[in-house]
Amino acid sequence: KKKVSFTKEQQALMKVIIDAYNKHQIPQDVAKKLLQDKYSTEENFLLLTEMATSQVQVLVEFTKNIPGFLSLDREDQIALLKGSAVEAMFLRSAQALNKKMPIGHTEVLEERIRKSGISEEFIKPMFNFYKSIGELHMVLEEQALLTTITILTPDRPYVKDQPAVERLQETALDLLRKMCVLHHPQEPQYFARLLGRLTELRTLSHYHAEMLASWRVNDHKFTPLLCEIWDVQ
Ligand SMILES: O=C(NC1CCCCC1)[C@H](C1CCCCC1)n1c(-c2ccc(-c3ccccc3)s2)nc2ccccc21
Repeated sequence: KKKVSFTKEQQALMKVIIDAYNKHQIPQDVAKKLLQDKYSTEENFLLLTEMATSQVQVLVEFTKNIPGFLSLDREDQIALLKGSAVEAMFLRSAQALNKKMPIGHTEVLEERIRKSGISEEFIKPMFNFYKSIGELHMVLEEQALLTTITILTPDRPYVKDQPAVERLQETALDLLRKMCVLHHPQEPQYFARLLGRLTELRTLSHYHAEMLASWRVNDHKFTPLLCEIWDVQ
C-alpha cells in the first residue's frame, strides 16, 4: 500500500476547500423536487433558471474561500467565474444524479430529466457525462478539488495574468493527485481519468446556449445574473 503524506499547507488547503464545498451546497435539493412531482416543460425551465441562479451565487461564495483567489486581479476573478459557471453547474448536476438514492429513484429522476424539455440531441452527451462521472465514485475531497481545478482554469477567455492562475491551479492539482493515490490505490490511472472528465465537461458546456435556446418552451426567460453568465438574451 503506497504511503501518501500531505504537507501542513496541503492539509490546511484541503480543510478550507472541503468546508467551503460543504457550506455551499445548493440550498434546496433539486433532485428531491424533481422526484416529488412531474413538472411541465415551462415549470422545469423555471426550476432550472432558479437552481442555476442560486448555484452561481453559491459558486461565487465558494471561490472566495479558495486560498489566493481574492489576491488575483479582480477582472481575472470575474473571467474565471464566468468561464467556469456552466461547467460547475454540470458537475453539480452529475453529483446530484449520482448520489446514493433509494431503489428506483435514480431511474425516475433520469426519466424526469429526459422529459424535462431539453431537446433530444443533448440528452445523450449529457447522460454520457453523468455516467462517466458516476463510474469514478469520487470521494467528497475529489469532488471539491475537481470543482476548484475547473474554476482555476488559466486559459479562460479574457484572463490577463494566466501564470498567476496556473500557480493556484497547480497547487490544487498536486493535492488532487495525492488524494487520488490515497483513495484509489488500486487505480494508478485514476487521476488521469479524473482530469479527462474535465475535457468532456468543457465539450458538454459548449452546447449550453443551444440547450437553453432549444428547450421546448415558448418563452425563454432568464434572470439578469444568468444573462451575464450564460451568454443568452
Ligand atoms: O436543476 C438542474 N440542475 C441544477 C443546476 C444547479 C446545480 C444543481 C443542479 C437540472 C434540472 C433538469 C430537469 C429540469 C429542471 C432542472 N439538472 C440537470 C441539467 C440539465 C441541463 C442543464 C443545463 C445547465 C446549464 C445550461 C443548459 C442546461 S442542468 N441535470 C441534472 C441532474 C440531476 C438533477 C438535476 C439536474
